[in-house]
Amino acid sequence: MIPVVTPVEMAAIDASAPEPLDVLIERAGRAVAAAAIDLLGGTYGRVVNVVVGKGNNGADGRVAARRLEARGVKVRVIDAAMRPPVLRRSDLVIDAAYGTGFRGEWIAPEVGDALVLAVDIPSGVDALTGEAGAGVLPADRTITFQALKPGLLLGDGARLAGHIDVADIGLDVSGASQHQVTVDDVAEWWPTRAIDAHKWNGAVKVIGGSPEMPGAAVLASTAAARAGGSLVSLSAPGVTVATPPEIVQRHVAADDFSADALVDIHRFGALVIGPGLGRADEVLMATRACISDATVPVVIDGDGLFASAWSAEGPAPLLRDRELATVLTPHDGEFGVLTGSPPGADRVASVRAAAADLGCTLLLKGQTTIVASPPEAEADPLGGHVWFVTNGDQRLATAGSGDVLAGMIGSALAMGLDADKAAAASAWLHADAANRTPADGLLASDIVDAIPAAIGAIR
Ligand SMILES: NC(=O)C1=CN([C@@H]2O[C@H](COP(=O)(O)OP(=O)(O)OC[C@H]3O[C@@H](n4cnc5c(N)ncnc54)[C@H](OP(=O)(O)O)[C@@H]3O)[C@@H](O)[C@H]2O)[C@H](O)CC1
Ligand SMILES: [K+]
Repeated sequence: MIPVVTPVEMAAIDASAPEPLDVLIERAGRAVAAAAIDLLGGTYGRVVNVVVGKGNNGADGRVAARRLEARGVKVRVIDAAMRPPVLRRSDLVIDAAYGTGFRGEWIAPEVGDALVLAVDIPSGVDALTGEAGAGVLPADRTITFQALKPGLLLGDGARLAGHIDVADIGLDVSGASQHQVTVDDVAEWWPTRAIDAHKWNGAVKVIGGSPEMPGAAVLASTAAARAGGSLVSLSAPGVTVATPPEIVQRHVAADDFSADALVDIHRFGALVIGPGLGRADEVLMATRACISDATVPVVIDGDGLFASAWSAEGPAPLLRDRELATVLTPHDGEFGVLTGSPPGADRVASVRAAAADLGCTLLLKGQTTIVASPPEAEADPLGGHVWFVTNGDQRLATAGSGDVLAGMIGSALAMGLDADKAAAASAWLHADAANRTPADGLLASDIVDAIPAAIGAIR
């Protein structure tokens, strides 16, 4: 896992570091110079423009400039405040105009075909939210210090940062409460079935589908099975859907189905509820009863999220009352249904606040998926852990993809993974499975088919 810290957190970490600031800046500048030489493939005859601002980001750039010059590189240092609209030709531009202290507007100069190395973050990107104006220079590489910043993983920032390296400048970020998920994390977390396991170890119950939307239930249940669910039982209210023979179907009525659907719920490791259920009043009512009565960890997706919020008091009373883990998997629109407003510019803060308010693990889908667990102590209202999952691309935005993810999380929960890791590891594997499919013409069922290969690759 790679720590992610906000600009405010980083300022506090800096302030409590034993080294004076100029030592940290010297280390940062040395790392920038090394990355520059790496990008240039040498020093002899190379020309580098370094754009420096008046803050510490600029100071990092000045150290790098000095070091590159000492190595024989021809270096031009350009004050950001007095930049010309177009820079003279160079092999590389080091963008050290502004870092975490940026506010407002920034129009970068034109740099021709030079490579661009951003110091800490591309200047003009908000290090907290990833928001950026149109004038930001896209980087080929960004070298950031000690920890990622949320703005490198979110929104425009993720697109503008290029390849990201994290340089160790000796700061202690062990207290970070946010991390980017890596393949090693998923390999460590994802459960392996015990040699003496039987089919009820890790069984998943799915309540989803409807006469109008049978496919969502098929995707969620087959994904649960492919992800490791030892036995998957599907109840699709009012309909029998066409599933592979390995999925056990337990027929339930189209309304008032909670008691029948949950009759043997204690035998399952987790419940996935919502995909394709529809929004008829009687379905919403029965869905709410299932959520409240399920004595196992629950993943709530799609129409299940709508059902959770379908009350004058909102979703909090129903969800907070649950004793076992609950994972909610909204996209932005469903997040708005759950909380009353879509995620704000600071998506992490929005997800954290909702997780705390609802007492649930919340997975907000997006270009970068954010998972936040509810705080453990009431005294620390935003204290839950946050995971960033960044390995997905536009392939995940295909119909039914969310149903697949919900099934996978159900499987991970049923195999005993903690809710936040179940959600984060499933999101990572879901993206990795999608990355194994063709870039065009992808069906959500292709993602299901690729799940075993994605899991095989982490073994
Ligand atoms: N622990 C670490 O990660 C370390 C990081 N380091 C580097 O330090 C920067 C952060 O430095 P800081 O001085 O806090 O901030 P910046 O350099 O990003 O910018 C602040 C100055 O820039 C001015 N500013 C901001 N926005 C604009 C703008 N749109 N136009 C003009 N000027 C702007 C700002 O002026 P104000 O008037 O707003 O105050 C500041 O003067 C971090 O990113 C790392 O690169 C160090 O290496 C130490 C360790
Ligand atoms: K910068």
